[in-house]
Amino acid sequence: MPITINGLTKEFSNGKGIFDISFTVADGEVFGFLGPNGAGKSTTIRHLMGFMKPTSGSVEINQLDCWKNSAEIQKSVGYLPGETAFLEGMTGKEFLNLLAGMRNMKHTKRQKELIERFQFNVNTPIRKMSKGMKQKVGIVAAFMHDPEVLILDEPTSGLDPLMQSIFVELISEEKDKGKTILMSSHSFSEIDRTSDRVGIIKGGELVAIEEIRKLQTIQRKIFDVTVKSEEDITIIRNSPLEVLQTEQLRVQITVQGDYEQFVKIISNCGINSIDVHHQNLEDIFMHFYEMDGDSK
Ligand SMILES: Nc1ncnc2c1ncn2[C@@H]1O[C@H](COP(=O)(O)OP(=O)(O)OP(=O)(O)O)[C@@H](O)[C@H]1O
Repeated sequence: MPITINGLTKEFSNGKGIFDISFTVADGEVFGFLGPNGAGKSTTIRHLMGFMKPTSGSVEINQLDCWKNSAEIQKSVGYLPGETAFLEGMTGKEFLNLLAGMRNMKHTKRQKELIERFQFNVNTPIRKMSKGMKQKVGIVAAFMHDPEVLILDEPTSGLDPLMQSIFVELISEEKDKGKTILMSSHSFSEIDRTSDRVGIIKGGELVAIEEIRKLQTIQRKIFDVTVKSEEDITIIRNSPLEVLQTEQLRVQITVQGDYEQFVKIISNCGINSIDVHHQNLEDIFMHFYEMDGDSK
């Protein structure tokens, strides 16, 4: 596995830290690491980048121990820190070029593509940049050398909704190329849009790991359909679909998992409109594990 964390424990002198964390991330997998402030996400990530030595347990990227091989890890892995400490005196471009030089990068094509994609003026001095602009520089820095493994600590913080969508697209493309991605977040909806699996960390302990697809099959959706005639209502009523309620030509249908059946039956009806409401994946997750919902 490209990322393997085994029994990772780091206990700080104040007794806080992370305790017995174990999980792996496969090739082409996006793993969402979710937890409230202070849960231990950044501490776990710092171990992956070889910035911290575990009290016990091991952390490996591509079979290399992250602490012992920290120089190699830091050069090759695409890393976006939670708080980027930039050299404020530089422009974005100067900073990215410095980093490209340190990584012996020969081509700047991908750097240019990413800058165009995230639409920002790379010649602005970093000290004059907004939080979102700095975050964009950090994203370009993490992706521009086309790394096989990406470790992203709250990558969308400071980005507006349009830029968040562009970021989600980028993650999906990288995943299709077989890249291994670990990203932390406070927000379940962001993990839901990007990840294959989600791991929840609380109080320094990994309390649950689940496949997003599995949560989606448990998720119930309510389709609010307005049909064209009474006959359409009869078709729906006589079908195996689960009808929640009917009000004249408007019918509410609950669907869990089997969307094909819904589409087939509905395609025999005249339709004026369809709206869909869905149960929040976070609620399903919390219900599943009987946890309180404070993981935002
Ligand atoms: N160097 C340190 N010395 C002592 N305690 C620390 C140190 N670094 C982190 N901690 C503590 O360890 C716990 C985990 O912190 P961490 O920064 O990993 O959380 P996080 O999940 O990344 O939170 P956030 O979402 O706020 O960034 C916190 O209680 C924090 O105060």
